[in-house]
Amino acid sequence: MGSAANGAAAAAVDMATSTSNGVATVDKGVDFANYFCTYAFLYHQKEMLSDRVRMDAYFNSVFKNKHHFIGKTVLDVGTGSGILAIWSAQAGAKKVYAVEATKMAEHARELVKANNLHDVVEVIEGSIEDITLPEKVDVIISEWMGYFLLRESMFDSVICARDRWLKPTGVMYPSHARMWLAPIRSGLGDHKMSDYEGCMDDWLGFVKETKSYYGVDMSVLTKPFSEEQKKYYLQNSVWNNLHPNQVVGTATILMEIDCLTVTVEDILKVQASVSSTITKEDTRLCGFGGWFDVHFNGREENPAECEVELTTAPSIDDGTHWGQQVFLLHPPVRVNQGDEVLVNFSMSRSEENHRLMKVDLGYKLRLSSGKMLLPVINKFYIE
Ligand SMILES: C[S@@+](CC[C@H](N)C(=O)[O-])C[C@H]1O[C@@H](n2cnc3c(N)ncnc32)[C@H](O)[C@@H]1O
Repeated sequence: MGSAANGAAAAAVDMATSTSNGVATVDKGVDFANYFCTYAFLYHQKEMLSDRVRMDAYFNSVFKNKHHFIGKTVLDVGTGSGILAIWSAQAGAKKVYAVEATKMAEHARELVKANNLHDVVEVIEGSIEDITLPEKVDVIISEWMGYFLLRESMFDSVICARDRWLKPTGVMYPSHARMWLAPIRSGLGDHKMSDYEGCMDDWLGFVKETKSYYGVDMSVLTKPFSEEQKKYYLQNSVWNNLHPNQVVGTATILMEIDCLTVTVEDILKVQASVSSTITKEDTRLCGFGGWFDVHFNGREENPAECEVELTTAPSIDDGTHWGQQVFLLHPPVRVNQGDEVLVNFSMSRSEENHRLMKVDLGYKLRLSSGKMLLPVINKFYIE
């Protein structure tokens, strides 16, 4: 998933969602206008196709595990440009159903034809939830991951496809996923705070001018304006490609997913209590960095010959378009090697838009001296 899709989803503030049994029922018209629209553009597909880490991982997962594809039927959920369907066919699949909700399906069809694979790959334009296939499949392949894995909630659609169309012996590509969190240092928080303060200074000047030029006292709106701006500058998680040096403590796993068995219910909420040990001498704890990895391991009865990992962890030169999500603390705190950070993490979907997330992140510090500092609780939004 690329950043443009994230912007589009963020704009969808009035997404009509209602909830039944904790699972959101979505107004498809609104969802289509807000979420899918960017995927219909080639520039956006190109962004994903240019992510070498992503491309190499999927390419290797298919071509180093041809035994999963030769003579098999494959379903590509959200085929986009058609790339994963094309690779599946090139690896020897006898039939590939390539399903795409947007008009990108037309480009995918052209691409398939231009690569002489139209006898194998059938591009179907429609939502995976609505379409019908003539048979069950041996493999489901999909690139469904959003920021911090679950943003965009596209995995719901893959689970729906799996439950409807995967044979009992079938294999998921990817097969597993994990979410990670680690304490970090960063200058971003200082910038965000100074942007917020600048914005409030500007507001106070505006209030003064409006009173003196136009005779209306706007000061009653100072508090709501400040809350609005605080949310924007200080509570939104920030996209960043962190350098590994910025990770100042041990990374911990928040959630592990087996793509073959997980349910939508299981991923509605990510809740974990984890502890991380500070590994750097006298540094600032400025926040937490969140990222994910996915694995292509096949399944126990039909394992991958070559297991492949796609990681979005902080890296010196192998950044991905997903980067990491950074949750900044205001103010940062001084920490030392051996201190322990005890984190209570909870992430669920925004009520207004099931594709966006809200996070409660509470932490307390146990210093290496044994002293315990007061807990701090923060709210964040992944928009
Ligand atoms: C992250 S892109 C991946 C595109 C392509 N598979 C690739 O790897 O380059 C996800 C694609 O899935 C499509 N998509 C998302 N949800 C879908 C659904 N429920 N039914 C069909 N297509 C969907 C989007 O329109 C988008 O083109």
